[in-house]
Amino acid sequence: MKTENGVNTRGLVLDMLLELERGGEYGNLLLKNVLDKYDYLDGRDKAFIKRLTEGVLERRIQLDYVLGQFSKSPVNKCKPLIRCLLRMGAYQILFMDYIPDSAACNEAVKLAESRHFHQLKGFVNGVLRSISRGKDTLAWPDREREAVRYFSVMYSMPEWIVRMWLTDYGGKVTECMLQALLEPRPVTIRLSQRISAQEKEALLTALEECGAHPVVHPYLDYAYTLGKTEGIASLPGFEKGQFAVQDVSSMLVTECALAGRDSTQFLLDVCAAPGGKAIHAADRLYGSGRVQARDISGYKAGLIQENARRMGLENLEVRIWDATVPDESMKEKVDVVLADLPCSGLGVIGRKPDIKYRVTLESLQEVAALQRRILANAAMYVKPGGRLVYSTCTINKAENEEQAAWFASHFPFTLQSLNNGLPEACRNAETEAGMCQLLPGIHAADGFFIACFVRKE
Ligand SMILES: C[S@@+](CC[C@H](N)C(=O)[O-])C[C@H]1O[C@@H](n2cnc3c(N)ncnc32)[C@H](O)[C@@H]1O
Repeated sequence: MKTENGVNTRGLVLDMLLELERGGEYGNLLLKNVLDKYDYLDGRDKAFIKRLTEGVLERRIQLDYVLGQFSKSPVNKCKPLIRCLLRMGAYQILFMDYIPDSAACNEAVKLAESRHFHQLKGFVNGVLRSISRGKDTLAWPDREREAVRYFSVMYSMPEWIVRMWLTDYGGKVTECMLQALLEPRPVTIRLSQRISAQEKEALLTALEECGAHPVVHPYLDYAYTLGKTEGIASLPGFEKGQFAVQDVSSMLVTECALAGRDSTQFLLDVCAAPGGKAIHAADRLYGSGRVQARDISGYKAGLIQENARRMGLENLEVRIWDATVPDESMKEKVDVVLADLPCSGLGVIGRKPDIKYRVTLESLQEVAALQRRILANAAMYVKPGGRLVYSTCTINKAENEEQAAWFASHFPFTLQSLNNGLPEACRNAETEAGMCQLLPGIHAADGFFIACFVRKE
């Protein structure tokens, strides 16, 4: 069905899903580009495009399981276009109650035809109509007899990730995380700590008036969740640099990096783009300390620059530098090194669902090796008595607790309690010992890991 402007919304979703099948850009970026390009569409059409694209990505394993019950050919053996059309149709039938099943089927058939798959029209129609007829009596894996498969299908998570989490966290916590990763993630903003109390009040009133409904976050009094996820850049205060979009887990990393120190004159972030934590640190250190934000990517370094300029932070400088290359000029020069390193990203699957299909056990091992190379250099930059904070946005012991243990046993550092930098709700014996694993569904934040080390004198 076309919109008033002659745009076929399902056609746009199909093209994005095909692009993702080819392994191009991440879904969230692809979607953002398409929504920006078609910004003139009606709000309802844009919401449909977003939900259908995200929904198919979030539920792909479950959709394929259902399709497998009604199609003679396995979904992964179908032509990519047919596979994507079937997943889109099945998602609408199973999860979008306001779309009549007949519309989901008919539109899939029309798209198959218009994309030159006339001979498969009958197949698409047959499979989708059977799902529509059988959706209330679907057979699911048995929870008791095959727990891994059950969790994998019901929460659309690859079996190897489910198995790893069941081993590390047990059934109850794993199910909580799996559930939370399918729920809509709120947008959180961090108010600049340089705005006055009056400006803060005026900003919150203006955000409320334009429907963004800011609600203070339970963990930090300068963090607010918004009841709006689109058009953040056009909200009052954004252009003036009064706030930045950032998840609270990421804010906690900077809190831990700076907590309990009398002074921090120089903070170095070795993998800083797009700048969330480095910019937060510069905001905190404004007038007393400076930040150098490095990244390997010139394009991403530009993003840090752009964000820092918007926030008016002259105490932050940006450098393009490969963190695997040692920089002798930085040796023992830094009060606090932030090592927020590339990782598998399993803690932010709720925001970037395609991560779960891209990450493999092999890629975990590769990224863990890269983290060690970067940590070995980062260690060298810390002054005696200075601090190194290691963080990742993942939930995987090999990249988290095991890396922290490896670092403490190979370099002259000791783990230091994180409790000064964390809200009470996140403190436990592990955080007292210097490590914190935030888990979606358990904590009100994305999945994140933080470890804090002090360099021996
Ligand atoms: C997890 S992100 C950092 C997020 C950032 N700290 C923030 O708070 O916005 C990891 C970053 O590391 C960068 N990166 C990857 N390999 C790198 C390397 N060898 N040297 C420096 N930066 C690297 C990536 O470009 C990416 O921007």
